Amino acid sequence: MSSSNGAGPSKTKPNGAGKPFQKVDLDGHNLPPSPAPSSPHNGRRYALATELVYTDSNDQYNASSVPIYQSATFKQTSGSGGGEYDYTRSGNPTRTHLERHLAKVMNANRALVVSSGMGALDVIGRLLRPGDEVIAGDDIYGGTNRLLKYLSDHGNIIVHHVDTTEPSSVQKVLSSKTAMVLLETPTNPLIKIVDIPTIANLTHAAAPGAIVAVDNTMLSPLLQNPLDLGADIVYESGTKYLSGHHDLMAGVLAVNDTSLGEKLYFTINASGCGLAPFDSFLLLRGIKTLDIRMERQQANAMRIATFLESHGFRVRYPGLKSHPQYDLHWSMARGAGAVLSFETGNVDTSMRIVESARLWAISVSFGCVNSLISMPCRLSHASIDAKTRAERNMPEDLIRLCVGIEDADDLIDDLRRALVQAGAVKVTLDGIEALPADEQAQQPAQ
Ligand SMILES: Cc1ncc(COP(=O)(O)O)c(C=O)c1O
Ligand SMILES: N[C@@H](CCSC[C@H](N)C(=O)O)C(=O)O
Repeated sequence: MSSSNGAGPSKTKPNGAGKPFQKVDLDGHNLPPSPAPSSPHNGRRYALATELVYTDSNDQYNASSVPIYQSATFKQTSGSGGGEYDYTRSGNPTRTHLERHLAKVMNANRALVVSSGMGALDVIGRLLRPGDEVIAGDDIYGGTNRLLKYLSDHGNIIVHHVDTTEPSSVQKVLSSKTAMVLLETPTNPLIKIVDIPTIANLTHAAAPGAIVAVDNTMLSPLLQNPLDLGADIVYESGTKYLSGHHDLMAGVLAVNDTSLGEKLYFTINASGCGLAPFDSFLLLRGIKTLDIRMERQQANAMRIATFLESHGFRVRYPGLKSHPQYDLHWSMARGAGAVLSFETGNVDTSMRIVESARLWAISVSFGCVNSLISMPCRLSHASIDAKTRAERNMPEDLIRLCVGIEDADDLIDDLRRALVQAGAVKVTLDGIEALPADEQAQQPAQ
């Protein structure tokens, strides 16, 4: 791939930070498959770009595309059962195929798919018991914050929100009561980086048995493997990069520990949130193009981040050397992703920029082939109340760009036009230059 994508230091780790795996050479010699020792089941033999595409449908007619088993029930071979499947809530061949494919791609012992990213977090949350303590970031996705608040209000779970970019802040609240540490990196929407290996080590030392769960939505398994970095559970919204077209909702969970996998499966079957056959089919189809989509999205994101930075905006993107945690990010990840955010210093100016964009759709979500623009405090993170947002230093004027696969020049031209129209920049002989907040136009330019 493409992992190098033009951004970040050059690397020789194509398939797992710190854990390169052996490729088979073109003549097929002497390069045995080398699955990670912790997950001997996964059977990965090729570069990730190949593994994303390569699946064997195991179909009786050798269908090239995995069939959709659109059936709620399966007939049994005897009065006491005997079929491999009985009921789609408990298991379905299309879903199983997707789960096995994801386990391979995620370098995991087991992957499970559910009806949304929040559904995945809900399944994880059901591992907790009243009185348990959870440590989570103070810059996290709004829906995650909402579900944690629900668990705290109704489930007697104590949630500590701390700055997880500082392992010492996590250390301060870690105790034998800690049952779970929830991490997100890069964070949504401030694009801060969290040191997964250090926090996983601290957690496992201070609270043996505590679970480190990492939300990998912002990068996808193509760019970061939290399980290889010490996490116990990785989960993500399959609604984003994995599917890539904003035509389905899905959540993915992956683990190496067999009994943990069984507990998660139990909840999925018991609560009935397993991914439907048609959505499983769509997700499987989306995953095949993840590498090529991500390659283009990251290249575009890098161009746009550079464009904004070079015109005086404070841009948050781990592909930029100016990112304060650039080295940490690249020690864990193989790419910078395609979400970036920037500030204008003025909420009204930001709103005018968002509303002046034409090619960039005003929409929540990210990871899709289309480019999106939004103000997180107004949309994706509006469920975090204004007081909490202020306490957590979330800038109200923040604009988030989720970069798609369109032509980069078109995207930049549209953004430049929106910046000018919103009065966010002054036009100079050399181009445009960000204006300080107090000099920005009060009305959009005509
Ligand atoms: C980082 C992150 N995690 C989890 C989710 C939840 O995913 P879903 O919308 O598929 O429920 C989202 C977005 O919704 C997200 O941005
Ligand atoms: N109204 C929704 C907002 C979804 S935000 C989706 C995505 N995670 C993002 O960051 O854009 C809600 O309240 O959950």
